[in-house]
Amino acid sequence: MSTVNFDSVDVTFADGHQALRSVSLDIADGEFIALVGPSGSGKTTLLRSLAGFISPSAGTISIDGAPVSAPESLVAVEHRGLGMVFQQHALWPHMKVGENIAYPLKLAGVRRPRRERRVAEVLDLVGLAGMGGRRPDQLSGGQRQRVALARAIIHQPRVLLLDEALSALDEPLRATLRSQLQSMAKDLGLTVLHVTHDRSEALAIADRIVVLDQGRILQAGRPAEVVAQPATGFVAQFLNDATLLNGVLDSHGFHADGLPLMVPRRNVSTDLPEGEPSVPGQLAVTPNHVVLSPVGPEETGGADVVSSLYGRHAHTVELHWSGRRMRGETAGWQPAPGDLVGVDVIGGLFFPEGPLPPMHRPHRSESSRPPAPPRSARTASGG
Ligand SMILES: Nc1ncnc2c1ncn2[C@@H]1O[C@H](COP(=O)(O)OP(=O)(O)OP(=O)(O)O)[C@@H](O)[C@H]1O
Repeated sequence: MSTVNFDSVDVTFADGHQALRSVSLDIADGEFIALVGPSGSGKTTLLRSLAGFISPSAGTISIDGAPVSAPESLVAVEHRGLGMVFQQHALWPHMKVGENIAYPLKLAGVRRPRRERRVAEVLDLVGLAGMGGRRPDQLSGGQRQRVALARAIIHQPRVLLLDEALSALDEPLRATLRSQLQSMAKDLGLTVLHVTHDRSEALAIADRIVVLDQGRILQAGRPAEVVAQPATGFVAQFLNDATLLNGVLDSHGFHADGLPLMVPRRNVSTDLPEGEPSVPGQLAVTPNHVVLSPVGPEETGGADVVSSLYGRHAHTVELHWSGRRMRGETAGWQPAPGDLVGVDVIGGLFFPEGPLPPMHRPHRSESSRPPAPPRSARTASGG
């Protein structure tokens, strides 16, 4: 229902810790954003800054073009028009479900008949029709989380903020709520910021993924984009379980330091032009780039299998190879921990040491802006 803009936002806590560093991000009206990153990367700080619980030390946060956090002005939490759901569904235990959900409307002075109508509507929307008379302790964990969601959307928020809102739920309920949340957000045209530890959930549910590390945005892009074109080796490692190998890329291919490995140039994905002299950097090798083969008892070399996990489509195998940990996949056969296996690396994404000149990476540098709307949406808003 609204646009959100972060413009060069810094957050430094009282103890001097800088949790956000020059964060700039434009979120389109009705966009579903998933914020991912390792623990301590600043996801919750970003969300809480937008909510108004944390004041940035520099930069501006705007909703619908109007600053809500700026050096000279700060809009109070309750006047930002946001809906929030956290991991722990903080429902008032002494209030019935309907009263819990209606509370924001009661605070806003909405009269009882209208409140009751709206409660019935949102209960229906979250799949809890008719449950308004129950107490929270008569509900399951998933139902309580739906109540929290209903309460967050009853006052038609401008932006919905979700902080690990599904994390306490077990599968398959979590998967169900995930898809309901996505379709509800689209039906209502909600702008959503969803913090999650779950990479698959982020990729499945969001229009755009924002990857944070150490308070900086490393990449923001559509799910297929961040998976196929990670901006840095770290993003490839975080989203795709890639192994990062140090080495040098030349006209023949990538030569890994300290490993009997050369990946031919044609199988190395890079923004560097052909004919560049030897360039030091890292090759991000995803598990599907690692081909494993059984090794006979009389053979030597290869890698030790550290763990081997069954998968429906492919088994995930952790390896120890010449002093490095690496992850690969097998299909059709599954090695056991302690086995020796042959390793072939058939490709990877190359990241040169140091920053690349922008002309070498056009699709990776403009990712903090929302993608253009699809043709149908442009026609609708234009006409
Ligand atoms: N009030 C505070 N004072 C000082 N440092 C803080 C404060 N709140 C958070 N931090 C620090 O700021 C950094 C970012 O914290 P934040 O909670 O945003 O990370 P996160 O990405 O949400 O982590 P997690 O995934 O573990 O929830 C962390 O290093 C954290 O320790």
